[in-house]
Amino acid sequence: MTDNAVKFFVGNIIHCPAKLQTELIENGYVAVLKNQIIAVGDASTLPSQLEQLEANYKIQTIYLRKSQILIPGLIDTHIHAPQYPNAGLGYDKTLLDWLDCYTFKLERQYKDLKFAKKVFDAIVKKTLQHGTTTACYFASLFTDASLVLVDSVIEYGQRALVGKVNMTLSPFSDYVETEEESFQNTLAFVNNVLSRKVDLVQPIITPRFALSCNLEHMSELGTIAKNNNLFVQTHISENVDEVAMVYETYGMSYAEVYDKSKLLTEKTILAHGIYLSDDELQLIAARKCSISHCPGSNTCLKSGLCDVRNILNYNIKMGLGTDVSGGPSPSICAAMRSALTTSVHLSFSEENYKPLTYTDVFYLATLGGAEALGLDNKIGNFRTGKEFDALIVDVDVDDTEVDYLLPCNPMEILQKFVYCGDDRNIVSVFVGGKLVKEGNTKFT
Ligand SMILES: O=c1[nH]c(=O)c2nc[nH]c2[nH]1
Ligand SMILES: [Zn+2]
Repeated sequence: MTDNAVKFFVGNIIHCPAKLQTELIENGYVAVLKNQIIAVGDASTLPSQLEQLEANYKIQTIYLRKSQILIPGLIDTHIHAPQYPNAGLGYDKTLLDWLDCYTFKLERQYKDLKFAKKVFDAIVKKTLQHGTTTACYFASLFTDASLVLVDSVIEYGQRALVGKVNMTLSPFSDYVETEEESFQNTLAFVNNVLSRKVDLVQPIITPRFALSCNLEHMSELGTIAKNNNLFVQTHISENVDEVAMVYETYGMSYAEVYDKSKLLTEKTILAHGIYLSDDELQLIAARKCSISHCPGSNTCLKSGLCDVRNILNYNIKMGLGTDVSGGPSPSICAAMRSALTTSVHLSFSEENYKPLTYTDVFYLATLGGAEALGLDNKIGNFRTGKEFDALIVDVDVDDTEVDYLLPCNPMEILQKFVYCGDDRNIVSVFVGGKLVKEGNTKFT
């Protein structure tokens, strides 16, 4: 497509204009110039729109088929790129044993930068294939390998936050840093990423969790985040043994440990949060942090059932995470399904519990994720002025899970995609207006 052309996507459009709200723009359009959405509306007003623009711009019109919808790109708020080779493996253990027996052993291998490139290219391509237009990555303990992940996201055109992992406490003497190394290496990583001046990619400060860093170290990392205006990501309250060990180590709750380290700010993304007490949730809400819900991982590592409704009631920002390889699937569509399943299971044991709906998880996967990552001024829905991160979803594609036997209305198409779809139903993926995956969409 020509760069200075205005592209009109015409058809049925679904997005979330606000928290837990879904809007269908039936027979609508989204107009895109370069990376930006310049107009959204009803397709009946298209002739006058075109007339105004035709004098100055080339016009390209992409007509969606009846079996297609245009939706915002999916957002993965928590994923470990180096763990991808272990996806689907090691679920005979729970979190702490899983880390020692499988995860650290794999993560140690990323001193080998050729191996790093192979895995990171694979995970970036795979997540884009599944419609993840933005990913918030835990990269490697090793700075050079973390920069290889930055290379991969830039090469394939994904929007991403990438964090060099920090840990000074580990069972492996060759897989750990001193506090000084961690501080210096993190600074070097941050400066390298910032110096590239790539709009789509930003560094994020990444203390692994409260059992792999001490208070002073976490405070130092918090200072790097503050001085450079960066986001922070870490894990919280994922597993009962982990929560008990944090209390034993610090003599305070998990959230208090992070608060004491000055890590709880409106730029903090906390993964899991299954066992947070009411006091902790109040603290997290007061600090305006976000929580990444990782239902696939919570099930496979047998961590527990996270009550999303309860967390949302505290007005805490929330998105979805695949948490590969705690979770087996790199797909946020699979995470939406898993969030629905978890919520239904919770409803079996709680009276009057209203399980999440397919539109609720669609919100978490799109605008919710953008809010959690502080990117809702740029992406998450189709507001004029935002960047165009979008997917064309089609439920009538040959050789997929979905046989399109009866016509569906647009909301049913979304519902079918959430419950039955996969990457084969995502025929086009756009990041910042650029086509990064092309299926069988016709461009006219
Ligand atoms: O799901 C998880 N994955 C990890 O890699 C990790 N590290 C600490 N806590 C963790 N939880
Ligand atoms: Zn994780």
